[in-house]
Amino acid sequence: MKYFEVTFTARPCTETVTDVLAALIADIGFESFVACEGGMQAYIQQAQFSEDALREVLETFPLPDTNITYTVTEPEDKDWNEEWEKNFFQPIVIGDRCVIHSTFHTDYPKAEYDIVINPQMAFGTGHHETTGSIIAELLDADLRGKSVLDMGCGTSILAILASMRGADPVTAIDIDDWCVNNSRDNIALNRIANITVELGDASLLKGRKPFDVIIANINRNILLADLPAYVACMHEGSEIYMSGFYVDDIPAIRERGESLGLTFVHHREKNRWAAVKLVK
Ligand SMILES: C[S@@+](CC[C@H](N)C(=O)[O-])C[C@H]1O[C@@H](n2cnc3c(N)ncnc32)[C@H](O)[C@@H]1O
Repeated sequence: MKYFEVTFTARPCTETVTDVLAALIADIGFESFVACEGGMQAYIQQAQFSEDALREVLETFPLPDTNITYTVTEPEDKDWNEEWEKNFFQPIVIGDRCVIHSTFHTDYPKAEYDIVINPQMAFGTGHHETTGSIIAELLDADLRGKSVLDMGCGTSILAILASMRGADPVTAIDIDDWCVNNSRDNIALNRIANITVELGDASLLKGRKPFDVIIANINRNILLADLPAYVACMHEGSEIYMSGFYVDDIPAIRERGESLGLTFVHHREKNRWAAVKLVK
């Protein structure tokens, strides 16, 4: 998966400015944000990048007397295992019950669910708020014998946990071939036999049998666009867990779901990132 790294310089550079900027550019496809001297660096898949959309965000930036400039570079492909080992991928425990670590970790806490992830370049180590919130939902959900679809599976961390929690069968789909390959590696590492991984997007769902549970941690715009295709694969009582957007986006996601016949159940939030549960 190829990314652009966009470095923003903001004047003044306050937390409010960078928070608002991150929220606005998340809506046009940016996926991760790192504070830096004088502003912020943000990453976006090259296929999703629209310079016109970015210019519009900056030209209509809602905070007065704020000037934001940017530069775009293409970060070199890295060995993310090595980077994360060196920098920040430490084992993480979620909800006291689920530990996520990599093959290079030797000392990590024991937990009821032990997931091994070698992330390479795919999103999904459990460290992001959105992944953590959906993991917490899956730990609360009764998944035994239920068919589960994980849309935007990344490393397949959520599909793997669903399978460990008794879901069967599990389908994991991602639009990115790197994620599909990485998912297959992680599924094998965790010795899971009932997850099928597919390359594609919501168009793959046409004509499929309904799933009991759907998980989709992607982003606001893709969820709003693809929700009708997801709902077409739900029966009465099916549950859908969605994340990848901010708390401010909940009304839009909720309204879209309700217009398609779903009922809003609840939400979780962490550092302004949201996760929602709806049922059909
Ligand atoms: C935020 S990551 C989530 C990864 C993982 N599920 C997790 O929770 O950590 C979103 C993933 O969705 C994938 N994606 C983006 N657009 C998609 C689409 N339209 N359909 C399916 N997957 C998509 C990306 O390649 C990425 O792996």
